[in-house]
Amino acid sequence: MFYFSREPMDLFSQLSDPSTNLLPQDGAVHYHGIIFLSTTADVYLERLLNHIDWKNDEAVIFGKRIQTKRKVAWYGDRPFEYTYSNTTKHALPWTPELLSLKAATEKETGETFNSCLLNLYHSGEEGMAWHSDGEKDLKKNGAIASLSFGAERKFAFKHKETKETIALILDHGSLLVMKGSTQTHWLHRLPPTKKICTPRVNLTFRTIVS
Ligand SMILES: O=C(O)CCC(=O)C(=O)O
Ligand SMILES: [Fe+2]
Repeated sequence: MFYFSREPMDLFSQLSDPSTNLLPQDGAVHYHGIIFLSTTADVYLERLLNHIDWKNDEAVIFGKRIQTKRKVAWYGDRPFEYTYSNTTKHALPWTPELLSLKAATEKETGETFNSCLLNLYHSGEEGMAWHSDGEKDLKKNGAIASLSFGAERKFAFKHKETKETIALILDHGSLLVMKGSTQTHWLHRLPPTKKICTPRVNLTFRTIVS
């Protein structure tokens, strides 16, 4: 027997409903919520912390090259080149953990991906400034699927013209999908916070065209 609930959804379940677009216009962001059991997510966090080839990221600020505390890694189907801040890196071959995370993400989203950028934030003091993922090698309007493990962090979007902002919390073991024209019209960031002192690992599965 089936029971169809007619209760109005509360704010939380609405936020975790993957069919809800969190953006009011000019793009689509869907929060699928937690897609891994917390014990499974704990295992992935531990494996990612210890088995990914983490490197310090570099940025050019006022013409000066600096190393960020945040660490990054870049994996893919082929040794795709990835260029930012005048540094070119080549994607490493998938690890078993990354392949199983990619499969789970593809199943949940119905999309396919050929590369993954990983970020390691050691504590809340590390974040990522406003930007959009508009690199020229990325498939135009392709979906970007973001998995989060570890500390729960706030994530925010800001419309480039209207300056409207939307924020949500990314849970341990959760999936967020950005698609359509999101990167053209919206910036996103991971704000730093002094309240969090445990690490977070983020994976963004992407499609590179070359
Ligand atoms: O850490 C996050 O949740 C976002 C990372 C991000 O925006 C990126 O890698 O482009
Ligand atoms: Fe991004």
